[in-house]
Amino acid sequence: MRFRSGSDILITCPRTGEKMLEIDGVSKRFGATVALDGMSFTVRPGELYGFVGANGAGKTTTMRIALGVLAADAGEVRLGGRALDAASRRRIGYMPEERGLYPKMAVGTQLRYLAELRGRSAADAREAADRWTERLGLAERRGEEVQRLSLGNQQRVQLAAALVAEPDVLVLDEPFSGLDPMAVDVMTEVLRERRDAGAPVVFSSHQLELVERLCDRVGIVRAGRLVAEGPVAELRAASAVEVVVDAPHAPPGWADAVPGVARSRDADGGTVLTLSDASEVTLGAVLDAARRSGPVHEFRRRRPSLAEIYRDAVSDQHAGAAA
Ligand SMILES: Nc1ncnc2c1ncn2[C@@H]1O[C@H](COP(=O)(O)OP(=O)(O)OP(=O)(O)O)[C@@H](O)[C@H]1O
Repeated sequence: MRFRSGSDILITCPRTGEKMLEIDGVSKRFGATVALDGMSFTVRPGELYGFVGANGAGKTTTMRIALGVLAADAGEVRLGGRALDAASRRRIGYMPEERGLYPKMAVGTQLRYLAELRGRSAADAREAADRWTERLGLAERRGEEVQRLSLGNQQRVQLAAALVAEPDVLVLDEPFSGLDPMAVDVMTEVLRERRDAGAPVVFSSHQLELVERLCDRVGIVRAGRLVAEGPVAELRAASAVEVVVDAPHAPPGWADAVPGVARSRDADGGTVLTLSDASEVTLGAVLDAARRSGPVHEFRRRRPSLAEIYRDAVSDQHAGAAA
């Protein structure tokens, strides 16, 4: 496999996977709670990977283990084919969910300090802190204590903190939560830029429309393991075809007896039918049934959105499903 880097040089990704971030069979318990149960996925160089799942599904635990903040009970995290160690972990830019900044330290001082802590020279640290604060709209705030900033601006500082040491990999825990639309745009732009420069970028989010728009691939987590994964377009293509029908006079359950209709629910200003057989015969039979009830204002074939695929994947019927 070959991957394109930002400088237009093609980097070969051998089996060992240069700069590839691999989470391989990671398990973790907290007492009786199984937080991770064989979590496995790979984020390739130049890929934006969306990590989604319900509250408590195991996203933060996975990221903490990748960063060495927590130890796994089993499994391994590798970067570029090698088990992560203290040195390679310093090459990961991490944005923790709990936002670990020093509240009383000034923004500029803090960013320089964090960059130096990760091995940058004083001059490099100053240059990077100035550049990222400028880029993230924080130049006026360099001298202010972090605790005096709004939450959204603290979050921008947290992103700057993940970036100042020019990391090879970005691991961001809910970077978009609580951001205003302008800040979402800046965050989006920066993540795309790092991806285009060849970095593996993984972030967790509950904002599924944003994940659908932004990510090259998505992993859906349920109870500590991956239950679905792939490019959103492929996940959608693999899902059952749906038909949205707006037939205002149709009685409840009007399509239930049509062969090829698996499920029906009210949504989108009409009835959404999930088809087990999306042939022209089924579509024709559905349209005929709708017409028999009166006027048909809309009849549209569609694939489910990521949000719908997600709901399906994390619902109880998939309990225990393997990735
Ligand atoms: N330090 C801890 N001690 C005990 N249990 C924990 C600890 N950290 C996480 N857990 C448990 O592990 C499970 C996974 O939690 P985790 O924070 O990884 O989920 P998450 O997917 O990040 O959730 P959210 O979307 O709410 O941030 C949960 O059941 C949680 O209660």
